[in-house]
Amino acid sequence: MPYRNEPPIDWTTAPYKEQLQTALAEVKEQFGKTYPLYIDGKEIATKDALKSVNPANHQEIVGYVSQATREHIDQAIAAASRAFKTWRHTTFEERAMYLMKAAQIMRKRKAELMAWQIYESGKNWAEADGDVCEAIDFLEFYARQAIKLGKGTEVTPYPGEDNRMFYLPLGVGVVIPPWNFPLAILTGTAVAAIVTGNPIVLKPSPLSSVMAVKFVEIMQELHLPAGVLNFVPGPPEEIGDYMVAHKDVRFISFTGSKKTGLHIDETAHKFAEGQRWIKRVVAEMGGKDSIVVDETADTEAAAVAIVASAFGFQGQKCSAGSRAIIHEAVYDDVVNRVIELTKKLEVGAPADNAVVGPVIDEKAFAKVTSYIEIGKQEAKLVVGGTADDSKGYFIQPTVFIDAAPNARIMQEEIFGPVLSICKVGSFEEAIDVFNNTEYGLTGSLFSRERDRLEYARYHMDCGNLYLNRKCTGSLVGIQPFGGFNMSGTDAKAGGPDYLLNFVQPKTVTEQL
Ligand SMILES: NC(=O)c1ccc[n+]([C@@H]2O[C@H](COP(=O)([O-])OP(=O)(O)OC[C@H]3O[C@@H](n4cnc5c(N)ncnc54)[C@H](O)[C@@H]3O)[C@@H](O)[C@H]2O)c1
Ligand SMILES: N[C@@H](CCC=O)C(=O)O
Repeated sequence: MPYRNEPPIDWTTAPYKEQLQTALAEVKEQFGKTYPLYIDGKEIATKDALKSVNPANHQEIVGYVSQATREHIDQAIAAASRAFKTWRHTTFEERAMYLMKAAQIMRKRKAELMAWQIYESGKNWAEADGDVCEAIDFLEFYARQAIKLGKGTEVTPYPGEDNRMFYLPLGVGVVIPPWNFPLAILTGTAVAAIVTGNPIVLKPSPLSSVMAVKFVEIMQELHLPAGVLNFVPGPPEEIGDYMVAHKDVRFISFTGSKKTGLHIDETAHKFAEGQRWIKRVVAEMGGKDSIVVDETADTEAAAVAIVASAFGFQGQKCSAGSRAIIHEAVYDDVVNRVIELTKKLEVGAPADNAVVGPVIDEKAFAKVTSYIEIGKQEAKLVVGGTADDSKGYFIQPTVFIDAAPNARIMQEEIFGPVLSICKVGSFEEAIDVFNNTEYGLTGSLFSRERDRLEYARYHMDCGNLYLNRKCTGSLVGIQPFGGFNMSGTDAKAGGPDYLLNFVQPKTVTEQL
């Protein structure tokens, strides 16, 4: 079957609504369980287990997850190294079949997988559906890409010689995903490494480790050889540097903040005694993404896109449009529409499918509310600005207008429901403001001028540019995803070149 994206479902309609409500009730019944590590094909329960709490309700403990120590990391890396001896010699086709089976299981368990992340990550129903669909897409897409990659690449024929180039796995990989796409990014990064022949040591985010357990349970159903997937949730300050610096690790696949990404990059590239390679680091990091609206734009469409991009999943997407840069001729019109739409956003519990849920934890709540205070000094608050953490970590969608291009709220990743709007006098100035951050992940331009749309293609400095639409919601296979500059290595997850990050090409010449 050719690849196609998993279709989203409207879970607010029958019979899906009942299915999801049943899944939410059944998952709630399972709250408070303790889950093990998984190393060398064996489950290991540890004395310490970290609790994972529902961000919408401090009283609800979603589960407890065993915590790995450095000893466990040694065991996991040793198991992965042993597994590499045989896993590397399986074919791309064989490995791809595991991914396709995993996709089937996820499809069957979709409502349940959504329910876990509605509770553990605070996603509303559509966001949770999008995340599970994306995980399935990664499995199906990378399976097919792997089969292609297994055929090698054609080289130029040369008389008297047989020349071939093909791809070999790298070795043991450390995979470190973030919490905000708790199934999708974890699945995508883990299986891209596995399908290319690399055993992995997977360290999930402490904030979404129950969802990570569910991924591991699915992979266990496939009976992968022992040591191919090792699961080591644990405190990053204790095991993070240790695993990244380990001499037997060949590559690190990281997705997360700029600060952690740079630290991992530096740690990985320090030579460790006994290390036999230069480690490869894939680091996909943060963003300060903007929507530009010029004076010719459809202002209604622009306002709808600005609000969706800024407040989808509470602004906790690397792709979030946290800045809007608007031409003075349409500024008041767009701002008024944005204010009106933002005021309508209902804040509440994700289990009840409120549009805007909580931010992920206490630390995020403190960070976002401190930026709201900074914003009050730097710009004019027109919507929101209030927050309440008495039951969960709820922050009202907040809009600042008349922000200066270099204000902190226009430069720093807030990662919460805060939108900063800036007025510009010309299209050229808008592009300068767009390009003035250290990041370069996503962006949008709303314009009816063909010349400007074409200009933007090459001059708006970001990895994923959208013309006349919102800047979130990339689809696997359709919009390969990754950013420029401090947004990372631009590995283009979900794209045709992504698997090349986890293989090494070899050329063999035979004299005829
Ligand atoms: N570019 C992308 O594709 C993309 C996608 C999603 C999220 N993000 C970014 O991720 C960030 C949000 O995620 P987060 O809060 O989980 O990021 P984070 O940097 O805090 O953590 C990411 C992962 O790194 C781990 N970690 C932390 N310190 C470590 C260390 N010293 N060694 C090894 N691992 C360590 C964490 O436990 C987690 O698993 C935002 O900046 C967002 O923009 C980027
Ligand atoms: N790929 C997702 C963003 C992933 C980062 O958080 C999007 O396009 O919205």
